Parts: sequence; C-alpha cells; structure tokens
Amino acid sequence: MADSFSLHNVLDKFKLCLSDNKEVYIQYYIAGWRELVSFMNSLGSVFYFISSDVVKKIQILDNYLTDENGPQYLTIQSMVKYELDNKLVDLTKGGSHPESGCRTLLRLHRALLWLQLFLESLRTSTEESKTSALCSEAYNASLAQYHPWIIRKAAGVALCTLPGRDAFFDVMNAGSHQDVITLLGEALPQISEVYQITQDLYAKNNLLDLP
Ligand SMILES: CCCCCCCC/C=C\CCCCCCCC(=O)N[C@@H](COP(=O)(O)O)[C@H](O)/C=C/CCCCCCCCCCCCC
Repeated sequence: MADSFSLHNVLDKFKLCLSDNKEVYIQYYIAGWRELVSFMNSLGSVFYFISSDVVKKIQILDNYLTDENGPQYLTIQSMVKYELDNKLVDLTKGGSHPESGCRTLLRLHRALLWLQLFLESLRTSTEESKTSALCSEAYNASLAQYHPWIIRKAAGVALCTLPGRDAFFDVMNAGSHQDVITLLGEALPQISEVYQITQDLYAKNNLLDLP
C-alpha cells in the first residue's frame, strides 16, 4: 500500500497542468498519472499489467522532456507543433517513429476520459453502488473501443477484484466520504478542461487515430 497516496495529490497535479493561456504542461500531466499508478499499485498485483503500461508511457514522455529537445515538450501544444513540423509522428503503421510523444500521450488522453467518467460516477454513486460496475461502465464507454478482446477480458477480470465503495473511498485518503465527494465535485471540472483542450488540439491536427 502506498502510504503517501491521497486523492488530493492527483487532483493537485491535474490543476497545475493548465498554463494561464490554457496550454497543458506535460510535466504535471505525467505527474498526475504517476499518482494514479501509485493508487493502482495499492489495489494489488492483478492491476500490474495495467499500471506497467502506464509507467512505460510515462517513461517515454519523461525521456522526451529531459533530453536535449526537452523545451519543445514543455506543453502538449508545443509537442504537437514540434513533432508535426519535424515529421516525428507516424500517421500510419510501420513508420520510423512508433513511440512519438503525440502517439504516447494519446493513449493516456483516452484513459483520462475513462478516469473522468469513473470519478464522476463515483461522485454521484449511492451506498449500494458497486465500484466494479461503475468502473466497467466507464471503461466500456471510453477506452474499451481501442482495446482488443484479450485486453478487454483481462481488464474485466481485474475490475471484479476492486474493493467495495466504502473501502475505495477510504483508500483515496481524502477525509470523510462526504469530503471525497465534495473534492471530486471541485476537481472534476479541471480534469475535464484538460481533457477537452487536448481533445480539441488533437482533433484540429487530425491526431485522434494515431496507430
Ligand atoms: C484516485 C483516483 C481513483 C481512481 C484511480 C484509478 C487509477 C487508475 C490508473 C490508471 C487507469 C488505467 C489506465 C489505462 C491506460 C491504458 C493505455 C492504453 O490504452 N494502452 C493500451 C494501448 O497501448 P499501445 O499498445 O497502443 O501502446 C495497452 O494495450 C493496454 C494495456 C493495459 C490495459 C488497460 C486496461 C484498462 C482498464 C481500465 C480500468 C482501470 C482500473 C483501475 C482501477 C481503479
């Protein structure tokens, strides 16, 4: 169990993502995902195949951020411009840039929609709600369409092991259940704004279907 995990940490990172002119800082975007990985690792080894994929994608983006062209990766907007201007994005399969920043971030971006839907359903859930059902519904409405059958099946098995609603709220480590619900209500619009800005940017540049 990651003792230091708190829902506050996740939400703080996503809050820091937006610059004054509404660009999305990659540094904080991946920091938010790191917090989520720490949460997922606390749920047990059955989630390892999911968290290891997220860790791999965080690492790819972190490498871009810290290499010599790091300043080009300050925000998602600057990354898109830099990679497209320099033909560093494979628009079809089999090119020479299979792990571009744009493609890698797109995978996390799609997962951010899942997170948004899941947290919103948790916020409005009742004591009878089952986290596994809420999580599956959010998954089916977002990420599942991009995953092959075998991944969807494995995700379904993992989701069955999720703790119940009360335990889940406790693991979020953000006060009483009412505190968690209030916090989610305050923070979800910010995650949603980060999602929407990225979605519009990718749509404008025809990047939503990168292989
Ligand atoms: C305090 C917050 C409460 C909730 C926190 C939950 C923490 C969740 C952290 C991460 C969630 C899932 C992120 C999944 C990212 C998937 C990226 C992806 O689509 N990768 C696939 C494609 O990659 P490429 O091959 O094209 O490079 C890859 O094939 C997928 C591998 C793993 C399977 C992903 C299954 C997703 C299941 C979603 C449910 C997550 C359950 C979390 C439990 C709360």
